[in-house]
Amino acid sequence: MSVIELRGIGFRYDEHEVLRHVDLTLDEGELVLVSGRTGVGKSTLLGVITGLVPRFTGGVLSGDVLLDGASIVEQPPRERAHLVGYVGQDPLAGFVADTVEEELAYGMEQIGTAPETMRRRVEETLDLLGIADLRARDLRTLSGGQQQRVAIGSVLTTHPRVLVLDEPTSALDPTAAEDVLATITRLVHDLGLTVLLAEHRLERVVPFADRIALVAGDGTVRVDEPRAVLADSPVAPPLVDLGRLAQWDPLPLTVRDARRQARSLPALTPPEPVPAPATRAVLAARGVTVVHGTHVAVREVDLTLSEGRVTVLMGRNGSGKSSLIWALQGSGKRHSGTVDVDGDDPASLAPAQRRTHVGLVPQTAADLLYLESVADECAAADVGAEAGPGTCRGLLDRLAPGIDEDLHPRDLSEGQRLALALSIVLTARPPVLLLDEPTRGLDYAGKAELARIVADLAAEGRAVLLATHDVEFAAHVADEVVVLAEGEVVSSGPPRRVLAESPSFAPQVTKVLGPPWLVVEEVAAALEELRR
Ligand SMILES: Nc1ncnc2c1ncn2[C@@H]1O[C@H](COP(=O)(O)OP(=O)(O)OP(=O)(O)O)[C@@H](O)[C@H]1O
Ligand SMILES: Nc1ncnc2c1ncn2[C@@H]1O[C@H](COP(=O)(O)OP(=O)(O)OP(=O)(O)O)[C@@H](O)[C@H]1O
Repeated sequence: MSVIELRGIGFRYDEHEVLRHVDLTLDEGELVLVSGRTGVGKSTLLGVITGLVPRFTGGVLSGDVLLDGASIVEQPPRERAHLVGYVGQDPLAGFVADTVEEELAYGMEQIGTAPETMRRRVEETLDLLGIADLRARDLRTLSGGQQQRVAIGSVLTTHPRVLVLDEPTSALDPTAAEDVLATITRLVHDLGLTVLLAEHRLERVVPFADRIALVAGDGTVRVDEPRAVLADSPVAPPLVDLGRLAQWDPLPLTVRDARRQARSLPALTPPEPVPAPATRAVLAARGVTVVHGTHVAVREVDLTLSEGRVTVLMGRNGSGKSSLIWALQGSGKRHSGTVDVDGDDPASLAPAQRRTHVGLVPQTAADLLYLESVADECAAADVGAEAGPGTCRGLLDRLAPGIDEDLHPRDLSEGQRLALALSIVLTARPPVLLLDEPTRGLDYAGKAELARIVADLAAEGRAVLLATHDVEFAAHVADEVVVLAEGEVVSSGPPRRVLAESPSFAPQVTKVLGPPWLVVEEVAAALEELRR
């Protein structure tokens, strides 16, 4: 039975057509994954269902949206909210209460749920999402991943018919992502919940999807079984790339499928680990401890970042990655310990000077953007960094090509905004670059480009530290991986060892072929060698 039906949906901003002739039917109890390149209109498609588009975005919508057979296209988002639950890309922006418990109860209060029911559902949800110990916490003090879990919990409590999620796992660590998706899938199967979910990390979501809605560059949407769409989709997870490369039929969608098919591969020569040359240390941190209130977020961390090296910082949600990054940059709290960048402590420098020592791209990229247009931001970055005109724009065009320079940064898609923030920070060419979860909102091509930019920066002698939950990205860029747990370094070393030895951090190719394999490109090279 169809729950949501989109009929002939079109949407445009002036001359920019985002969606065109979209027909889409969502059945009861199915999970549909919305995929497509950065900025093609995935969030817009979700917004048409929640009603946020066009009400809060402007632009012109045509066509009809039906919920259980009745048109809701004229209905304001607030009136559909109890039936169509929505979690956006920036959970903090959607919060209305102060504490976790209040936030979980808020939606139910709005629809007049009985107090006993409310209490029961709050407890259930705290457990379901593993956030019971955070119940009394102020929402603003939660880590990015903790906020994302609360946001998902707060829409589940109202028991909506339809759940619309925009990149719900982008801030979650690999295990949390798996848990949250498994929880949602259970509701889909057991309660007939209908889920529409946009996500760039297909490796996380494809195994849970009943169908994929692929938004193409021309604004049309193709909906089909995952295997059919992935066979020639411009975005595909590493498993599918591996399957395409080895010409496996049917394409593997799970690690288990792929392992079975991998038995047919010829014997391949595994990649040779290249020992890293020792280089000069640019940033040295010793005994760094960060305390928030009574919570010790980072404990006695020693870390050295060297010229030409890319260090990837990983660890569960709340393990202290952001706290450490801000302490290294100098504007974050530091309870004790020392940080030295080429003889200076960044914490004692003025902000303008600090930027030329340490560049930081924060988890919420929008925090760096304050001007009226993309062109203004880029021009200011060039001037501020005494870089040639067009430097920032050049970097932006590599990461996310073709953005209209007159657009307000607020109107960029999430991935486009991140690309802009990165370009601004990179323009100042600091010797140390800190990136907090830099792949949110980027598609595979965007990530590959980011990986090339990071490699170029390292080749120029910069030291790069990036925190990420994206194991596939880490496998591509890391010279070294450092894992934090409860604020302490618990493991560090080359990615081939650290990623491969951990069940939660192993990339898909490692799971299929075993160590030392990390990425599809290595398999491609080995197959190529056999053919020669
Ligand atoms: N006010 C506006 N005027 C013109 N174009 C706009 C405006 N607001 C958004 N856009 C453009 O509409 C397109 C669709 O944006 P949307 O957020 O739906 O993309 P997305 O596929 O969700 O991207 P991402 O993967 O980065 O989240 C983008 O190219 C964006 O730049
Ligand atoms: N003001 C605060 N008061 C109390 N605890 C805080 C405060 N700020 C942060 N914390 C806690 O410190 C811990 C570390 O947070 P941090 O943001 O550094 O983690 P993270 O590893 O970056 O997490 P994520 O992967 O989810 O982004 C978390 O448990 C967080 O809840």
